[in-house]
Amino acid sequence: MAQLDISDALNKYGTLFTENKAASIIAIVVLLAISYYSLPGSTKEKHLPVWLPLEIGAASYLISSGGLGLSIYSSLRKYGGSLFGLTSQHQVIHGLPSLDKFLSQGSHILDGFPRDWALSTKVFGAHSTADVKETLHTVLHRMNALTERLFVNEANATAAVEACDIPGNAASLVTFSSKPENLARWERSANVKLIDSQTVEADMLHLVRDFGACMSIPQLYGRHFLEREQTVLDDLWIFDNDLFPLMMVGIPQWVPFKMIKDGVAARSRLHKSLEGVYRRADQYLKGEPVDDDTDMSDISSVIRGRVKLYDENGLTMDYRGQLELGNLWGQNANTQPMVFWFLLFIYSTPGLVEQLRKEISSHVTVTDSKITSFDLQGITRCALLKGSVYETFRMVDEPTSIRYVRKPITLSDGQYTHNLKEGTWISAAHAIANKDAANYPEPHKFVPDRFLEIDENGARTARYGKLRPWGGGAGICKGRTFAEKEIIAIGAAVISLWDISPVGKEWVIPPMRPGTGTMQPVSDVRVRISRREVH
Ligand code: HEM
Repeated sequence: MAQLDISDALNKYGTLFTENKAASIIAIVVLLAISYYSLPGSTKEKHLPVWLPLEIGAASYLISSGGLGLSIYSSLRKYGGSLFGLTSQHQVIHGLPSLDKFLSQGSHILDGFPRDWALSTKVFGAHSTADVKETLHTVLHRMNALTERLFVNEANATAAVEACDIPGNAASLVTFSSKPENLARWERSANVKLIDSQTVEADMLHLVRDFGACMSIPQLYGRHFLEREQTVLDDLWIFDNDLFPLMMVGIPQWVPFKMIKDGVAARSRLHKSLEGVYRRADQYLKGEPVDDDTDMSDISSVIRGRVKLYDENGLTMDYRGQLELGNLWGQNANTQPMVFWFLLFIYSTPGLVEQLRKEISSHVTVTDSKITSFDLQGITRCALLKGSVYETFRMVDEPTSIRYVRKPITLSDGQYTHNLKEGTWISAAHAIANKDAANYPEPHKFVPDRFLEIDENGARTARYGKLRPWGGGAGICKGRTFAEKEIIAIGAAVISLWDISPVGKEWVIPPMRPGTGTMQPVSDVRVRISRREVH
């Protein structure tokens, strides 16, 4: 099986992220500074400490790099075994054999709400008041249950992906339009250039992530939303790329950096757009005239359910818009960059596109450059395609399960027994294991069949094994079935219809930098796209 080696891409991102001593020293200094600022007492307010993401990053770096840096760090840490942290205030968990069981504790012991409230106010920009906090605490569990019912339940998630009409829309991935007003919505930010009647050049990340977002967003808010809110996609990515990481590490939003100013403005526009959805949904569900006669008949069960919950708790429209940003972001921020990486790995791994086209051929029919039949169930059973998605997760996903320890808990960890105190934090950094050569030989290579196994009937099948892209326990991702199917369906539709090649002689996988859950390319990838010749 052909493989793609991306160690260059990982290493090129500055010497800071290569295995060098300077980076280890910086990581240790960061951790020591954090341990100084996190002396007992400072986290008693149950608010997510601003240094926590930095500690996860620095600890993950040292654990992954090994060597002297890890030895020094290990000798300084508070506990041993699978727990990493210089104080008892926060432990980064890596390599705990019973992690799934540990994370499955109820929220009265391991609670995600303090993290969610911190994200809602500090990052998503909801005004912080005790009343709203109480309301969110009351309704969040039921709001997540609504999302889970639509996007994790197998039948509902399949129906939602089918409703995206990915095969139909993929025929217009690029439209060959010379007039900007005729471009598809997802082409508008992709800097498309018509080379000739057969070929278009485009920025792949921009094209693909907006394509994915245009498929999934209507499944939450209905078709009207993207039609009337023309800046939503750009604003979402400005918020995600620029503002989110800064707010996450506690940079105040009044700091006069352009990036922060623009990010806060984008976030405010998103709040207004989402507030508008709730206002119109409320009018529609109460049988009142809807603003601008907007057709709201296709808003999802998630929004319908949320309107009811918010009504019961008397939450104002502006708050509904502010709190909704987490939902819009959660649906798209990981999924759409993942679609980009998936397609990039597929097209750049020698011979893989051909193998995948063959694998899905009995489930997809292409006639006159259009998909005329698309058996989603069959496609999602294609082992190599699915395994390539899992391998993409392994390469670029950075999931972490962050929980507040609400009650003291004893944790068995091989020869160790740890007593975690109430009022402290734990973070299961699932991504560290993904680049560990003990789990995955040659971890910087994209190996499409890495997750393939032979099942009891002798058939090839893709299994997650140790991979945990969706986190774990009660707080596990509530959109996972939909996300996986959406990525697979976009991959299958695009490779069925399009040839994609790099501008320049060969594929170059761009250097990666940490994102808000999925690694981000440091630069976009310029590609040539032409219709696939089907014989
Ligand atoms: C490739 C795409 C995605 C990835 C990698 C991903 C990953 C994650 C991870 C790691 C968590 C935290 C889990 C934990 O704390 O243990 C999470 C939570 C969550 N995700 Fe996703 N996610 C994706 C797509 C989606 C989509 C499409 C939706 C909604 C439609 C969604 C909705 C949520 C929600 C609501 C939570 C919070 C769950 C809770 O606190 O109970 N996610 N996701």
